[in-house]
Amino acid sequence: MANVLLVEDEQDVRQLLKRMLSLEGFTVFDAGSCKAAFNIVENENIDLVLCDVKLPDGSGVDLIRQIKAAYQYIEIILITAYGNIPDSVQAIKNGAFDYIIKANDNERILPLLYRALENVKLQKRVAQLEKAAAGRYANFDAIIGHSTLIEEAKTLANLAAPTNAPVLLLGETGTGKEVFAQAIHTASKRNTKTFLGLNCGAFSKELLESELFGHKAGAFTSASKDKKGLIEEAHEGTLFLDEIGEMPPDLQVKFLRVLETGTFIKVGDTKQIKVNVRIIAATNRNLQQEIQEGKFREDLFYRLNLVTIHLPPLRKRQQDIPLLADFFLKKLTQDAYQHVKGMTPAFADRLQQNDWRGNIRELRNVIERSLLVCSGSQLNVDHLPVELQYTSLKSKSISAFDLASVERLHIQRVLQYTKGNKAQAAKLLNIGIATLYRKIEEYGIGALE
Ligand SMILES: Nc1ncnc2c1ncn2[C@@H]1O[C@H](COP(=O)(O)OP(=O)(O)OP(=O)(O)O)[C@@H](O)[C@H]1O
Repeated sequence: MANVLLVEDEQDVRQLLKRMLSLEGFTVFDAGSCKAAFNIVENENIDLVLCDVKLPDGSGVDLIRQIKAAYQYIEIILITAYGNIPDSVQAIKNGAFDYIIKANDNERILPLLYRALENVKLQKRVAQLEKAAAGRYANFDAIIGHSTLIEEAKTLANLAAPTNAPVLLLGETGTGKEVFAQAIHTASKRNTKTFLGLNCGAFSKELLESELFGHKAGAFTSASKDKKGLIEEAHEGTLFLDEIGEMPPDLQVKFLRVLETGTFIKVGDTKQIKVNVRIIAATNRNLQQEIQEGKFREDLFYRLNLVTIHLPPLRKRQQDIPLLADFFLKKLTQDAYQHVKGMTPAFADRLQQNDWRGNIRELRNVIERSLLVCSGSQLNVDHLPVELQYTSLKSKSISAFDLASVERLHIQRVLQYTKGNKAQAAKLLNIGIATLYRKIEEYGIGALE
């Protein structure tokens, strides 16, 4: 339901309107001054503002201009006093949707509000289409990497893109599943239509059902109006369902029907709706195992995995790490950190040695964190988060129980503590500096630059 902001300094008028709008099912915010109103607009996702003219700290007519300049999709309706023509005219010039006359136009308020909200929705839809048409979604050229595994994934995704077949993207978190989904949409004939994404793991069962399929008014207590679900919103476009493995089993049945017949029924409705939507699903779970455990339906799996694309974890495409690091460095230094021009080979080398459980997302974060502490023109090992400054024990396949590995780990920790200062580390370890050097070499402990 829409978020409406009420700007009115007269308490009783404000309470009356607030009650009326709340009963309609809107989420109502209220403010008694221009300043408080603008603050709410900045912090909440407001769709519509109902605004009085005379406010203690300024004029509602000016507030309209201020809001419209910053948030073009918000519609504003001015509440004026009877006979206040100049303010009404100026309000429209400032971008108001319309005006109503206080106390005289009560029966006009709701129809006007619904019209304005329809406008908000339309404008947002147009913006979304323009965004799609302008190619703002990722495309295959934007997918960085030349390793065999990523090239294979790109080739398969490119082949699947122009078809209407569902695609299943499998990969760990941060491997680029959403980027691939967007690129497939961009390379398909649907690219001027909507691309919508939903994370199935982010909702309770009831909410997910209503998000996906929509509901009829009265379907449950808070359903005061009919609502379209994303499946319907994405008609003729692409719907990307992330974390599909998290979809509860009874929704899986309902969703399977969409894939099989292109039809579904809204929550609380009996009427069947037909849609033409391309489904791209993704998961980091092992769906075959989930099937064996009875958590994922086998029939849905076979419908979804017509085209299955495996997105490799970053540690399996080490050669792409410097490319990606360079890409993020260039991107992040466009607007900030402009003094940083590159990275040292040792920095790139250390990135390649990490195992990147968070994959590309983690790599990007590490580059950003390193930029934050870099005052020179090159990123070097010192700028890395401390846990990345030393080569990990994991990569050297030494048992965690043998004495040598315990000693190695201890030396690493002390060096981290002294920020690479070897003289200080030797002192703390109670050994000579020459011994420390020997052990660093023996254990292959990466030194700070
Ligand atoms: N090949 C790539 N080239 C450039 N940037 C990429 C690439 N793949 C992913 N990214 C970037 O990495 C980040 C993570 O990608 P994305 O959100 O697509 O991963 P995901 O697999 O969907 O993650 P999750 O499973 O956690 O939702 C994003 O910032 C994305 O822009």
